[in-house]
Amino acid sequence: MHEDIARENDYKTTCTGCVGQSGYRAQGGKVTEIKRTARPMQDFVATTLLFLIKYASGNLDEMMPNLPNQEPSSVECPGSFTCNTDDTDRYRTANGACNNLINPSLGMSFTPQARFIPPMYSDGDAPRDYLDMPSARLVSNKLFDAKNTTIFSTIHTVQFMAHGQFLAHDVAATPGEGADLDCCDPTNALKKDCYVIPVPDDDPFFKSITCLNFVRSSAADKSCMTGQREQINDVTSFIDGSMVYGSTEEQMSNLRDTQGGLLKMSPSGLLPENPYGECRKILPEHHCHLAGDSRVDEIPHLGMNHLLLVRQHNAIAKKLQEINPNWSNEIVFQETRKIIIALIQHITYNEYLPIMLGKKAMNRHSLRIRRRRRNPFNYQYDQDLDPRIRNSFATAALRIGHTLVVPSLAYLSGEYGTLYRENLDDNFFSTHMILKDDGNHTDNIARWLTHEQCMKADRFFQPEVRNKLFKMEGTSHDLAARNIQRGRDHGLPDYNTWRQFCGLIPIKFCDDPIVDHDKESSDKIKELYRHESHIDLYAGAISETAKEGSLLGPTFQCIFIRQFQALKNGDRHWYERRRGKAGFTRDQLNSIKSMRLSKLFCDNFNLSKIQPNVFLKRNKKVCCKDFPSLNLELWKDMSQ
Ligand code: HEM
Ligand SMILES: [Ca+2]
Repeated sequence: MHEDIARENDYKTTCTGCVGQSGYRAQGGKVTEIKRTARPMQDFVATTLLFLIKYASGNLDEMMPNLPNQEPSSVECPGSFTCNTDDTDRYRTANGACNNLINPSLGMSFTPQARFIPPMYSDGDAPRDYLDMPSARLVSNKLFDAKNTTIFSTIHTVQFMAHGQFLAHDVAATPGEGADLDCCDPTNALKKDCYVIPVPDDDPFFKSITCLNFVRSSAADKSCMTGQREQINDVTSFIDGSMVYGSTEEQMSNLRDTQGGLLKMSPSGLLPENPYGECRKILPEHHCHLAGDSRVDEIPHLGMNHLLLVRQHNAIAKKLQEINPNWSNEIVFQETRKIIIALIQHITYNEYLPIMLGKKAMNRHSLRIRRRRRNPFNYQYDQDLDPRIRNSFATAALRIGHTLVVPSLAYLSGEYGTLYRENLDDNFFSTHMILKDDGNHTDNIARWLTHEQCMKADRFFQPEVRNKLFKMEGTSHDLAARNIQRGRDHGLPDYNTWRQFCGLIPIKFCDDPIVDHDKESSDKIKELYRHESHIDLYAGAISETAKEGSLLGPTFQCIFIRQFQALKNGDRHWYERRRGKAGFTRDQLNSIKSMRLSKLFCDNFNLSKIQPNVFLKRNKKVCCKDFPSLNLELWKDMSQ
């Protein structure tokens, strides 16, 4: 299948004149061999286990010990503070504070996530779990098992999947305490944070284990809330490039170079080293990456997106400094950061969302980016709109991206032939494919990202994430089951309650098939759940038939629309705002709006041609030199 893809032939298009320029502890479960491990296996297991446990329970800040947390956990409950209204307000704060001037902590890092509808916990704040609800692993086996069928999307590229994860890490990071807790150890069974996933006796993959480790997400400090248990967001809710720049002042300053408004990079033009990072180092010369988000090394396609934006930041900063020699390090940095954030917002709303959500829904809900050259501004800022990430979005809807995850990664040659391929599960937390030969293969990975297809958006997960997630000696995890279990942990209301919230008819088991589902998924849902009111949001919504022109069924579409409206209309610094000196000029904004993600790939990797919309496979590739460039001369400061 992969070879077929690699052989697909738009690479044959000649492009004359194009110059390349631009926890479950091992209890005798199936032992999976890990190849290419230069370090002793014990080391590998120890580091991977630690990372896995922290990552899987969202305890990420600990993994950036060189990036001290500016905010102690008490900031979950922010006190009152004053916001600057002077000239410094033209730039976003690092932690997102003071975006909303009425309620300055809205969207700030280390504060509670918001909700569209109140949570439904079982008993006080215990997970939404009833006696006869199916195990999350059973739901995964029945509903999410691709059964060795590998159905690639015919339309979307791997980069479409990768952008989703990059975006997810801009807006959400849910932490968990007790991260190194082994809840499958019977002596820990009664610990309050433990909420293990039982493995069915006849499990087709986990043959000799009965439990998958799972630790609950941390609860926000209740003293600042009147309601029930809420989860925290460690990163800024806004689409503000926090995965590139960090979500606190300290993180940001640690990522910055001392001059020219630049971000730190390694001597060979890769992401800088994080000496405290906990990735797997397959070769002694390999290192972990330092980025604004500590999940950067979770999988190479993510690290590549970080690299792309850091390179782009430095390219813009150098040019701005050249054009404005009098600008200070700080001004060059902040002006560049503002442009990078604008590009991320523009790409997300102009290229990514129309595919995910569908153009019709974008139009109907005023989410479309308008291209009126004479007046490109957007006047929809609503200070009463809560910009925060909603629990249902991070814990369920945006995780639709997990079904797009591909089983392998590859290096593709300039002619788009496969040079080398590795399994996805050999790449969790490893930077080796990026760092190989001093980073000489990053262009080959960029070709893979932009040329090959991701999986079809359906309810099926590849075994690499459904059975072998974070595999290590004798044990691994199931991402689909974790999504289900996390929803219960967070007290996400059941699927029918969400349908009602969205104005949709609740499903009834007496209907055949149940509304908005095909016969097969309808049968599976009826088989799994005893009551209509038990269905997990993730299970019910992901198996819905997608709306025409969208990859989402009606329930996830409804959550996406509301979340992306909040992220746009609730963001005072949104890139299209007309805000005098604090915003962009009309010409600057038009130049930003002429940019596409493909152009960023062209400029920062050695590609000679690419599809105009890099998320779409069937878009014919065109020469990189034919894309418009960002006109940075428009940033020439006449007052200097
Ligand atoms: C190989 C690719 C990926 C891997 C290995 C991965 C893995 C994970 C893991 C382990 C979690 C935490 C699960 C839990 O315990 O609750 C998670 C959370 C999440 N993932 Fe992924 N993921 C991948 C790709 C994606 C993609 C493509 C998207 C979206 C398009 C996405 C969106 C999310 C979101 C929104 C969360 C919740 C973040 C939070 O609140 O902390 N992921 N992912
Ligand atoms: Ca953010």
